[in-house]
Amino acid sequence: MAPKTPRLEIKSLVKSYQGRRVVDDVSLAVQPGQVTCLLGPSGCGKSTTLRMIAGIEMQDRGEIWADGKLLCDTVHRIPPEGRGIGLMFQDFALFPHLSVAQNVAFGLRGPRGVLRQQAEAQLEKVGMLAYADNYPHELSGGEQQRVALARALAPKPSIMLMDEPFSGLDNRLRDGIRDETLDLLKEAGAAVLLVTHEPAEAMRMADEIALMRDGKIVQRGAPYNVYNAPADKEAAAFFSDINVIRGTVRNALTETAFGQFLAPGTPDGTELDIVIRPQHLKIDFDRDGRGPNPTAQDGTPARGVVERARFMGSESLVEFRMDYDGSVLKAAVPSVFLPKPGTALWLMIRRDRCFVFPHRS
Ligand SMILES: Nc1ncnc2c1ncn2[C@@H]1O[C@H](COP(=O)(O)OP(=O)(O)OP(=O)(O)O)[C@@H](O)[C@H]1O
Repeated sequence: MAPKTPRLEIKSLVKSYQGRRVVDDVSLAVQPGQVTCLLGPSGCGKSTTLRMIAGIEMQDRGEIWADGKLLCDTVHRIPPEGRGIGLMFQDFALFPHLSVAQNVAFGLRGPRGVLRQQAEAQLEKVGMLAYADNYPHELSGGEQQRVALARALAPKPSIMLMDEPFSGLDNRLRDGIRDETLDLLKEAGAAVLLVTHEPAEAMRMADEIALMRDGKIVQRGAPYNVYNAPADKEAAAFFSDINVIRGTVRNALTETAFGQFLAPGTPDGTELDIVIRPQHLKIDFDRDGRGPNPTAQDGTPARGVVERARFMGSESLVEFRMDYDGSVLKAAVPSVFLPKPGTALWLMIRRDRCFVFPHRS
């Protein structure tokens, strides 16, 4: 079967400001009905990438394609209004002199009565139908955002670019509007490229996550894969707290508090970071100075002394000072488990949940 033409494709986009590359060779493809989340810390170049695709900003290098048609390279450039791309940005602005319904109908063409119907249908989807004849200044920030969302969806764009579009909504509304909006866009076969700096939000919404750092995409994949097979220590740390256990390779093995780890083919003296999330440490009780028996899955237990235990709602976070090397490890335990500081306990690590990377200083 021939590969499908992506609805949106960007190839090797580069953008510098004052000699600093803020987008550095970024390539992506989004298929019809797919939601891709551009995820990364503040300032990594997510919004600049979106602005170039929208045509608000001109790239220094690279190409932007829609359905196999070139929208923009450094020679040809279709202006923003000719690209057929819907935009929902953080700094959306409604037209103050138009009513809510007129704002939503603004970009649509057709007889007035039909436009009104289409606007009302979109307003209903974002729960704002009752405000159709109000003016923007009569609405709260979150209500204005919902109208802006309805306005962006009304022309049924085949490509939708969204920059933190749900951030101004309160929690109760956010989940519903977010799921409904993305379902609508997916059903319509739109390609959605959505910017967020919140990993939980990206995991919930995305078919694919593109993790960005310092202007580059460091990893792309389904949320499950990006979370469970991070490209490096920093990628792992972006999704949750992590523990890092340092080790040095001797004879293709690394000795740690939790027993030996195999490091086949790794030269002697290589420093390794063994990374594990707090959720994947297990806790067991001290039996007169002894811990539980080693198992294949959890390796050798190691003793630690509780330094701090905090209740976090659905889980507790317990910090241990390890006897082995004085390092501190964090374990997340479901429900309320708040041992007193000074309590000795035994820790085991889920070996299948460890990620091993060469140490980089
Ligand atoms: N017009 C501009 N002139 C100069 N520097 C800019 C301009 N626009 C963005 N930058 C810089 O480029 C870098 C990337 O900015 P960008 O807005 O793309 O990041 P971001 O990942 O979207 O961040 P955030 O999540 O905070 O919005 C930042 O360091 C920013 O200061």
